Amino acid sequence: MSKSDSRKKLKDLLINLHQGCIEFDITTSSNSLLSFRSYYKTLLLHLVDVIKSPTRTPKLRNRAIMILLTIILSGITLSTTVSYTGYKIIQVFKNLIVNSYSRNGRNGKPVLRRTRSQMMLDTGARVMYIHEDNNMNLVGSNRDITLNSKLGNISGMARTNLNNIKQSFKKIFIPPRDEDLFEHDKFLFKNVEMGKLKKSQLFYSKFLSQLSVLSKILIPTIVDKNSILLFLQIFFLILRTYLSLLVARLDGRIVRDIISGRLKNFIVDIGYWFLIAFPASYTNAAIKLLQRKLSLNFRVNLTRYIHDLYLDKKLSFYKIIFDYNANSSIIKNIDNSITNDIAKFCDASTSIFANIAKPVIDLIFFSVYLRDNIGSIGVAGIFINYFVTGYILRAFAPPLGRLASDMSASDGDYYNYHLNLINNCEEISFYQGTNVETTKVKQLYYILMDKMLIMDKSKFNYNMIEGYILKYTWSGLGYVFASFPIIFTTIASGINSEEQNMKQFIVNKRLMLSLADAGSRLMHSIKDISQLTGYTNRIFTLISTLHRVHSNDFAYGAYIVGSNGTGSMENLTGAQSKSFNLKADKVSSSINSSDSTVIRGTIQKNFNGLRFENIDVIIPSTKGQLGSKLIKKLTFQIPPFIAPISSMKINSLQDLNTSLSKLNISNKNSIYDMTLPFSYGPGSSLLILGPNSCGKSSIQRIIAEIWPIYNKNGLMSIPAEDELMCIPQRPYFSKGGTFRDQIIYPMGSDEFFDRGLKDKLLVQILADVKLEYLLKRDKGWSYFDAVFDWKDVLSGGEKQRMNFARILFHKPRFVILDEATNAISVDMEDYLFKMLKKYRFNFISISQRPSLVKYHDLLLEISEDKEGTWTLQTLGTDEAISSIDNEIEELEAKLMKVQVWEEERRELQKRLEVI
Ligand SMILES: Nc1ncnc2c1ncn2[C@@H]1O[C@H](COP(=O)(O)OP(=O)(O)OP(=O)(O)O)[C@@H](O)[C@H]1O
Repeated sequence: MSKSDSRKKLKDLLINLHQGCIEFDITTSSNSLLSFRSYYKTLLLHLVDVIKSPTRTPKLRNRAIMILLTIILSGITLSTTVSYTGYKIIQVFKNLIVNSYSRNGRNGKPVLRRTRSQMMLDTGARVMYIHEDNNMNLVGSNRDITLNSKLGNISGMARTNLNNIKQSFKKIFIPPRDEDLFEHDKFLFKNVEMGKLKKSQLFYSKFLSQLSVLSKILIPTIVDKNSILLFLQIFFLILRTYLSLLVARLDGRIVRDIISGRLKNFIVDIGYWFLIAFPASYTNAAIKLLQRKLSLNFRVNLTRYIHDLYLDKKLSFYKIIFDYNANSSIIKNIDNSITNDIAKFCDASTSIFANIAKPVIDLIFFSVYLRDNIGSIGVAGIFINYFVTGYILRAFAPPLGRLASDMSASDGDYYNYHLNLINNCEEISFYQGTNVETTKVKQLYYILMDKMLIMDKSKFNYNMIEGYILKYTWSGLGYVFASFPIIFTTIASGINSEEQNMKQFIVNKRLMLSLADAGSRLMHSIKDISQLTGYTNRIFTLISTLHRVHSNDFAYGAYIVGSNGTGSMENLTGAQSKSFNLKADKVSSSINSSDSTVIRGTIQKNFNGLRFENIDVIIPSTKGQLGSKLIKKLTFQIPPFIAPISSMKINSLQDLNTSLSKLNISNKNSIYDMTLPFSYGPGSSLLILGPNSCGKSSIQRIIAEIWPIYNKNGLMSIPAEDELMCIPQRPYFSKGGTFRDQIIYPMGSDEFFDRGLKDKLLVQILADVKLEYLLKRDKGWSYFDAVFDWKDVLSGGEKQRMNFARILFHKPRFVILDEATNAISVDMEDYLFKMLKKYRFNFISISQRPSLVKYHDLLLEISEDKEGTWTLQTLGTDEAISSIDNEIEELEAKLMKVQVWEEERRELQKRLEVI
């Protein structure tokens, strides 16, 4: 066959196909084919014309509708794919350019540039910049740091680089906290927890009530982007079902074309098949993407909500240990709950939506379509079959919710123990505690494995029954139902049209199978719902506990308070206290009704000093005010005489100049002159002495407001927040932070640079606390940017001197030091305390070493009798001198006995020699 012959044949085939299929003439007046451009335009116009025209046959109109829909859907698919690919290509080029700029340093290493990673807006909202390029991995790291606030310091070229870098950062807007919303939600959670919404026993479901409260966090408003995603998902689910319907019909037609040997129809139908594959595959991918995106959005919403409750000034992350739920696995492993449980809950809730919504949509569509083919009785039969199956499967469904919750708890225990091992590796190594730790880790691991196995075993029977019914029984019944209409029609009419029967059977069979698939997915989701119940309960308990702890009325887990408000309480018997956690739900009403009466002390803030008045130091417990009283009616004050003027604190050059000019002192030299006093005033000091566990650190806990004041007449007056600094007994070093971050803690590096502070200041502070040698270890000042596990790198004494560096950096007017120098040599201790005095800090030292008396003006001694009594004296007064005299006398008396003891020792040694 010549080339022109085959071309002519192809042309004829195309003309006939269009003519036969939709009566569309693709030739021009000169008998040549339409150009590619005008083909589409004329085809679309012709299709619209055919659809609109009432004179055409319904078959032709249906065909036109199908072709038009397929063209539109393919168009959408193609354009989205093209634009997405284009966007990705642009992104790749952009990243290449940025990387080439940012890697122009020596040896191709990224140039270090100090920048700002976040800022706070006036509204309380926060804008964060997260690096999008994985290679540079800047997220949350201060090492290679972020956008500079001081653009002025950077040369032209560097600025261009910075702008380029800026472009590769993703800007994230975090809305401000909504306190009213929290207040409102607090009651919602409380009501569900106490079952107040339980109006009718029949229709009440704990799971649904919990889910409905949580859904307000997941989708706050109807116009939220998550609800748009949800609607989009529903749209694509409907589209997928519609496309499946088209595919089923096409399938039947193709089989008929093959059997009856209609080549032309076969080619047309195969053409449709390939065309329809575009939107069908796009729809499937879109549903998956939307589901994932929705899950991530839910996770963001939940995590932000929990962070706002957990990490704020109310210190819920500390106080939560006192809540009566604190022993439940959810709170005990709160890190696991916040990270893993939330992710599992979000995945489970979005997949359950897709798993339920899709089969439901399928069921509706297919049954409407099938009703025409197999009649109402057939469809009713199918649904009766579903209900019976659902009932049987529910009866055999294992308690997956509880099992999933148990497994998650064991997972958390195992993970946490490993974390504990890493955090205390040095201590464990010293003790040679590997054996104990290995046993414990193995034990936790086997518990976890056991829980996983129980879960899988419990699914075994269920999976077997499920497989038998859903896979085999249903498809068998499907054949029966699909064949009914054909058999009956053939018997009734006596005509056996094989082609038509084949087409109808194929369509019915495919739809029946899809229906069976939809139904089985619906049945499978019984299992998923059961698992989701477990995760929902865990997340709900976590948030409602956080609400309770975050509340102003938080009673530190106090159990029962007398109705007269005096705080009397029936003693808990052993059995009662053991079952306390189990009964937590039941007793919550009595606690909540009297929350406000448990903690009745008063705190006065912004006081120009620090004052305790009649404060009982009580360990927070379920017994509330009747808990162990460590110190009774504690009263003291520093400075002893409080001036009415407001405090003055120096934070910057401007502050210092203003302060100095007020005092007529000129400061021409420098802000970094550390010899100048930070605070103006006498600089008073108090030493708290006492035996172990008498409650010394607890005084600091009350000052830091992490322990409550229970007694009604207790009054604490404290300075403004930024004028007070508490140094804990165990020094803390932030994880993954630079050396600079450790000195300036609790200030962040962003704020440090925002305020225009320089590393030069830190060098001077390090010199002041005699730690400047650390800088010489690495490459000088670059040590400020070094990231180590500082808790392990620094020695005990260095850690304590870092605490003094923090004090010098923040310059608070009042400092509370808890055993802050017990790892420091005596001469260094002397130096540091003299430094505190020189800079006129007001400080309270908690210690067991009477030798510190010489650095303090006041002495608070807690008695050894465990009765909680104390004495307060001014050092330097006759009383104090006589008390020191008494101590000297006691020591001299002991020295007198030395001769006797030495004699005894000699005697013992002699005896040993004889043996
Ligand atoms: N969270 C807590 N829950 C229960 N009891 C606590 C808690 N914190 C402290 N205690 C108890 O309170 C008592 C006083 O503790 P505190 O830390 O105030 O002692 P301290 O006087 O500072 O002792 P030391 O000199 O040994 O540090 C101790 O018996 C301790 O066990």
